[in-house]
Amino acid sequence: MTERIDHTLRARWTPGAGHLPPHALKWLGQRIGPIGTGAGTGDRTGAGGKTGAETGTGEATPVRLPAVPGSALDDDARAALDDVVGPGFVRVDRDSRLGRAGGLSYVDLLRQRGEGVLAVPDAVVLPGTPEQVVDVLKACAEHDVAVVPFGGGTSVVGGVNALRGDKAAVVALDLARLDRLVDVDPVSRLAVLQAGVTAPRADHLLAAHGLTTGHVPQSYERATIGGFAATRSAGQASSGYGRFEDLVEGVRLATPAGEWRLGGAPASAAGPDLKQLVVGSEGALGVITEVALRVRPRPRAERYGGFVVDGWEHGQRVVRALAQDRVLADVTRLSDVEETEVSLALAGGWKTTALKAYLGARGVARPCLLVLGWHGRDEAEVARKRRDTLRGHRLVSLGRPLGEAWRRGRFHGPRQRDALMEVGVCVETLETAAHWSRLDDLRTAVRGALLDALGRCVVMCHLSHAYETGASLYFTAIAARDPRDPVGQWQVAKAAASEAIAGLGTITHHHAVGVDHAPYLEAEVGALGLDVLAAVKRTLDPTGVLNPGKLLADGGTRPGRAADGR
Ligand SMILES: Cc1cc2nc3c(=O)[nH]c(=O)nc-3n(C[C@H](O)[C@H](O)[C@H](O)COP(=O)(O)OP(=O)(O)OC[C@H]3O[C@@H](n4cnc5c(N)ncnc54)[C@H](O)[C@@H]3O)c2cc1C
Repeated sequence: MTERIDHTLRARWTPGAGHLPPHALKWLGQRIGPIGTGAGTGDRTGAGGKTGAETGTGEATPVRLPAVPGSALDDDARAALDDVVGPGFVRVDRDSRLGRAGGLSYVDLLRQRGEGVLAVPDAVVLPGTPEQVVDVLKACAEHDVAVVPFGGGTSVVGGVNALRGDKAAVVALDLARLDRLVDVDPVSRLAVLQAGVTAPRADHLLAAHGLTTGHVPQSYERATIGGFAATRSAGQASSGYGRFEDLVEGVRLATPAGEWRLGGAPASAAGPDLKQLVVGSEGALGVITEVALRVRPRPRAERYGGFVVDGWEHGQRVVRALAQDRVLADVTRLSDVEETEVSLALAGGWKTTALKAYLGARGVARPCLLVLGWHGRDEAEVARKRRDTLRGHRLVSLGRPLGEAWRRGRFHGPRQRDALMEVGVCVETLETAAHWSRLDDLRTAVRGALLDALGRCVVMCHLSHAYETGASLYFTAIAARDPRDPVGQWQVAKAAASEAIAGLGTITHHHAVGVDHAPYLEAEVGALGLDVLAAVKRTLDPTGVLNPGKLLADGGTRPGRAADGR
């Protein structure tokens, strides 16, 4: 299911109020304690706002408009930007600014609902061409204005927070007008797309040529090509199509120092791959205006199946074997016992009861759901790939309906989050990755940290991106919201989980660094690594206008270390 969603909608994923069935709410209440019952509708009221139905622990957050200070963009800067993008494309009205204030993490949503402090850009600038983007950056550098590149605004790590650093003002550079398919080369299976093209639009444009990107993250409905490249995104079918950086053949980057184009050949030995400096640069080194993508023929056949394994350890061994034998299904997703239990609780009804009885009869004591999906040019190819994957593994098949149900519901997560937020629940996710030999330790450590920090809560985990050497883990935590400090409640839990990850895995497998992970970057890439990034930033962005506080916590101003490493 996809729907057209206005990307300036910030306090929730979709305009409609989310819905959770009564049996799911009842089950949740038994696990995490009292929760509200259909509290705030999401209406944004004036000061004072609207509270949820319940009081005490689990009270729904008051939904009120956040404070929006007046714009700090001065007349000269505004006139310079107007000159570049034309009348109507520099916006300082409240709704435009609020609509690009922050991303879509749980904390971002709380801030948009009046909790904590929301950083609001002083203006929104909408360039219409890659050349205009370069000129906007030059004008901003000249007028001491920070620039936050804004794609779909789905960042969950503070990547689009409107921080101004040491600048006089900050603008959100919204790439929505860069929405064209620039070129298609079907012989080479390449397509050049502008950065502001959303994922559904990319697929729509490419479908006319029988092609697809195959990139389907859960944020598919809102996120953009430029955002995917800027964050090294990974989609649900990453096992079949690769991570987004695997799809990037070339990039066009606008920087305050001029334009930089990279990637003119399928492979190259011309020194280090500088393109990889741009992929994952999170708007801190430049603004991606075009991406040349490796595209695939649209699959004509797809098959999804639901399977169950007994216990996480068994499931993990199965996925590792599939990855190391290179027979992973295009979509491979293993849920742990807790996540499987939550899926069954959400489904509810007699089917769940019958399923539990069936699994008991098959001797499955600790069911872990494994969803597998195969894509191919025809049914025969799908059948062959399926045989290769399943050969030699003891999986209990639950059949196609369960796999299909997962496929249909694969964009439901953020809608369910909307619904949970309405009833006063703290619900957030985090992700990491590690080598197979450390994956269990990592899972235990993160799970323990979240349980300790949140108290009575549900912590569930799945593995959905597997490699020969390891895999990513994705955690979801659900607890009754602390009405006294809902933002702090999650920040404490997130910090505890981040500490637990350190030394075992990466601080981020696909959500990127943003603001949230910046304090942990040095531990991952080393002090020298930070110096290299800072040096590149000084070359491309000498006055430091680009995305302050993201990727490099200090904006790259930290003095370089002595040559001997001191
Ligand atoms: C509900 C939900 C589910 C998600 N699921 C997934 C998932 O399955 N897989 C996954 O990988 N991620 C996921 N994410 C995270 C997020 O969607 C990705 O990081 C995505 O790549 C961001 O794309 P965007 O267009 O929304 O970028 P934005 O959020 O607008 O920006 C992200 C970062 O990139 C920068 N940026 C954006 N566009 C450009 C550009 N053209 N040039 C330079 N810098 C730019 C921004 O400044 C920011 O630092 C999810 C997020 C949510 C809210």
